[in-house]
Amino acid sequence: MELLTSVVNSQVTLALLCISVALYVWFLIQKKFSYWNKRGVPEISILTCLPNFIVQLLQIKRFSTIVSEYYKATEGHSFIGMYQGLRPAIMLRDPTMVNDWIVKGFSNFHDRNSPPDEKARNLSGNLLSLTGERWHIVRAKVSPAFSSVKLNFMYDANKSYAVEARIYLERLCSGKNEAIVDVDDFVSRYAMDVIGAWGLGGECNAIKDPQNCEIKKILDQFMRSSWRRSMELFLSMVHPSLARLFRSRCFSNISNFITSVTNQAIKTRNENGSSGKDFLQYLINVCRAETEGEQEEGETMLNGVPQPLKNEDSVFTENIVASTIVNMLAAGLHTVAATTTFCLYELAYHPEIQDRVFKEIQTVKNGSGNEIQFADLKKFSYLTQVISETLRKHPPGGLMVRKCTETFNVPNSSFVIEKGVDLLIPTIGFHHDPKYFPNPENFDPERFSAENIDKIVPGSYLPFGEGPRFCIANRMAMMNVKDMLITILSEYSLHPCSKTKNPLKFDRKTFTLSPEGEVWLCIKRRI
Ligand code: HEM
Repeated sequence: MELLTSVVNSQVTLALLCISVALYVWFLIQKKFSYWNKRGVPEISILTCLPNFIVQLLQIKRFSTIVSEYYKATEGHSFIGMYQGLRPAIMLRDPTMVNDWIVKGFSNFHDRNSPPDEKARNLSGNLLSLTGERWHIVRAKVSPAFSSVKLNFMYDANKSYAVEARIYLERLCSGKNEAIVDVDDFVSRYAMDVIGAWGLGGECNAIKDPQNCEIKKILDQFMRSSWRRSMELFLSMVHPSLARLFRSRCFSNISNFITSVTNQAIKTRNENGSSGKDFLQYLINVCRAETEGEQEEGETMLNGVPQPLKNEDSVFTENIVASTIVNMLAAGLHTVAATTTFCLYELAYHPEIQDRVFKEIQTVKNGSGNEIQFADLKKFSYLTQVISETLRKHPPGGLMVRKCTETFNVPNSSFVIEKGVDLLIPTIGFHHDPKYFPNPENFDPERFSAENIDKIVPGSYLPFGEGPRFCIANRMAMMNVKDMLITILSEYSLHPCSKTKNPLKFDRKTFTLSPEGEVWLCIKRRI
């Protein structure tokens, strides 16, 4: 009897213990995830956010798709609280407020939400990730590399890759004047040659010899999600320093490869005394200027050649140079390639728009002695509309992120956004909202015609971001997309074929919006 009582007692004790633990955990969850409720901010509950976070970690959905779903479900609110993992985040739903928050309020939302790494290790020292004063200095030093003079140089250098691209397509079409092409593969190789020559100052041979183009393979890997990235994302929510350590261990192979490629390129330049006008040379010159400044204070040179600074307190360290190059290559390759691919895909399904683009190319060519120069690019007003509409329908950067770096008083309200809260701006949500872009699934370049462009609600069209952290290379990106489209469309027309996927599917694992798998189109030579 005594034994029975003791068993019952211990079971009751265990049950009470379990209930107490469960109640305590529930209390903690309530406390942690009533952040927005307590502040009177409408919210997407943790019961929705948590499963979506798991879906994101498991790479079942893109984060921009999840944010776009939140956007659609919260119509009528100017902003909405939510939880990104364990952290409170706020999504701005009213595009007319974008200017107040991230342009006028730049000091309040200065950084992106990558965990700050003061020492800028393992390729984190790039413009996308840098925070605070370091970002200001690097941005100011790198910006002149995108001046019109520099772009003109790049445009001229691109001509040889246009020749490569034409030869490649000609070979594919030989004998029958048409071919079925995976345009995504072709365009990304073309973009790799263009951006690689600019960033590393050498031939990447991605069109000619894709199997041996290691840098493209590495960049593709760098821009893809994986279980390691998911782990890093998870750790960044629970323990940012652990996330940094994990990142530096896991990505050391990519980091080492990129650093050795960039260092080799810099060494070759220094040894050969080359004075190219590409981005690599530009960065070498910036380093040199810094090193010479340091030398006055007693720094040494190696074999008479100024070395990138090694002191972590200086700005243009070797790491920053390698990080800047990889950042530019990665940001430039996938966005430019995807935009060009999306555009070709849309044109294949809109032959009337494609014809108008072709006529514009012919008109500009006729007026420029058959060779289009950099200065002629501004004459392509219709092509610009077509690219703008492509970026509206398929924005490679589907959302913008910022971190609240200084408490922000929401204008005309009593709400306050506290330091540390993540801010999400749902670019793809705005671009597909019929309130701002009627019939958003229609591909209609007329939205960007001279008559209509002023009707676009400010803040609702953000393909290159907004505020001081907007895309540093937006003009260069537009130039390269135009140039690649002109090269292809002046000699070929594009058509859907039996292998073309319709509708287009998007890759769930790439950081920027990219098509999933191959994008097969039929190209026909224009006689
Ligand atoms: C069609 C092509 C491109 C698109 C749609 C695009 C879009 C974007 C977007 C949305 C952002 C974030 C802006 C923000 O947060 O406000 C960004 C930032 C950036 N992009 Fe691009 N981009 C493109 C091409 C390029 C190219 C070609 C490069 C370099 C060669 C580049 C380099 C960068 C860098 C360095 C940043 C970070 C800027 C900073 O924080 O200071 N992008 N881009």
